[in-house]
Amino acid sequence: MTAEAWILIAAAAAILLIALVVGFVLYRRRQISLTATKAPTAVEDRSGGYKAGGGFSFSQGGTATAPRQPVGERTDVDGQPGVGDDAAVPRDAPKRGITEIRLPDPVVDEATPVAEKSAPAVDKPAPVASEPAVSEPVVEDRAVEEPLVEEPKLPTAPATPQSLDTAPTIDEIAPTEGRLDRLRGRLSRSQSAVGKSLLGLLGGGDLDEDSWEEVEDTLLIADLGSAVTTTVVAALRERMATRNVRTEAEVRALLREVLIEALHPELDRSIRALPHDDHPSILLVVGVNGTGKTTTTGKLARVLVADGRRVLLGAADTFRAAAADQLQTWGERVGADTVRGKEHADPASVAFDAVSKGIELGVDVVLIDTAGRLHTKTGLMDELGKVKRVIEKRATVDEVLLVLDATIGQNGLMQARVFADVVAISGVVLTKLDGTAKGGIVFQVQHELGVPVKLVGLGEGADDLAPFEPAAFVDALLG
Ligand SMILES: Nc1nc2c(ncn2[C@@H]2O[C@H](COP(=O)(O)OP(=O)(O)OP(=O)(O)O)[C@@H](O)[C@H]2O)c(=O)[nH]1
Repeated sequence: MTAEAWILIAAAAAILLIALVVGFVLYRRRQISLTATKAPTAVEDRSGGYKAGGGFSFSQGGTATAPRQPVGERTDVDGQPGVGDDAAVPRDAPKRGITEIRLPDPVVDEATPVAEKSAPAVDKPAPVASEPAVSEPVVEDRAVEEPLVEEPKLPTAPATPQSLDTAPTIDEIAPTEGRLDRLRGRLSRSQSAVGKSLLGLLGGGDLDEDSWEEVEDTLLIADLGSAVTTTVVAALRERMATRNVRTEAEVRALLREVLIEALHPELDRSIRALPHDDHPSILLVVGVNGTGKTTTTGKLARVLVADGRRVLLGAADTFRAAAADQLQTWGERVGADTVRGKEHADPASVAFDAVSKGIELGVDVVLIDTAGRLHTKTGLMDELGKVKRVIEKRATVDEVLLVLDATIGQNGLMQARVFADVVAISGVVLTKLDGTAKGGIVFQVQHELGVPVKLVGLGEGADDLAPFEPAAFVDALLG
């Protein structure tokens, strides 16, 4: 063989060797290999300061404006909104009254018993779960003709709230601090399946296209919705490649970071319930019936009373007399009065009377429970829009909380859109998160509505309401 031939062979071998090395390096970059030995990297706190187990945060309406997240692209536009009796919600399922709910054992101690620091002139007898007598409705059943309310005046037959004399039984309220921590177990049980399956997929090494599709499917099945899923998967792919994620702990930390980001921890989740200088804060609780509006209003009243606020309840859900009874019972158990009307009274009239009474009594907060049992979107528009307009003849509504049932998934979103079109929603309460493995709805609701989830319902118990904290929620999700 000639020298030239040898040179040619050597050159070919060199080129082959270089190609092999380059190919190997490129291959390695796309792989994730798990080596359990490396010490876990400290997780960067991207939670925006939300600490698991923090208490409820209250702010004053008009001063704290939640930055509105741009309303995301709507992912499912098929189907009609489920409102009223057309909704696919088991609205008429048997309901449990508060008196049938076993309350948590009284907490002796540390956190100051709430009734003590709250409503004045209310003694603190031992908790007794007896059905209180419900007095006759006190608000006249009169329709509010909007133009006539230009010069608002207090009702001639005063909407005397139920006297505290008739409500001698005041509950102990579980401390509001650390609620989510205490209730986190309920989330974990139902949610962690999703987190485990994601960690399994992402930590499984060789992530090819099929694996990424599986990650995507898992997120979709968990109800994150297609828009959020796309964002989450893109962020995971990009960061896994650029950060050379290798260990199981690194995969977990990255997933945690991306999911927390997708929950927009920077949103203001405080409840605008702090009183103004000359009038109470006004909160409107809206949503389809059966989602947990009355229960949430009652639970929120307890939290506010526990925070030392004087609360007045407005039972503007006049569709069902039992709803007003239920609300009044919640109120009586924490020493909050209730303004109510006759069955089928004009909800706007009751709401107006409640706000007027709240101003007159100088309470800190007026919580108004509304009806969601409406047959059509137009009916809902008319009624809720009117309630809000009429209230605003007396005072600005500080917070409109939309209550959504987490267990009904996409239907809840459709309802949410309808309500968002009718009233300017400032926060969402996601109830029944204890009863679903589809916690991903939290992501979708925020994305679609552009308003933060502020509170979550984690059970039927009187104190099973917690502030929503993205980091704590994701931790529960990841198990
Ligand atoms: N598991 C669970 N059940 C809840 C939660 N919140 C409410 N519920 C239950 O949901 C049912 C309906 O609650 P309500 O408060 O009556 O619902 P509503 O929206 O006021 O309904 P209407 O009065 O018919 O308008 C009740 O049995 C509540 O105990 C929650 O977070 N978890």
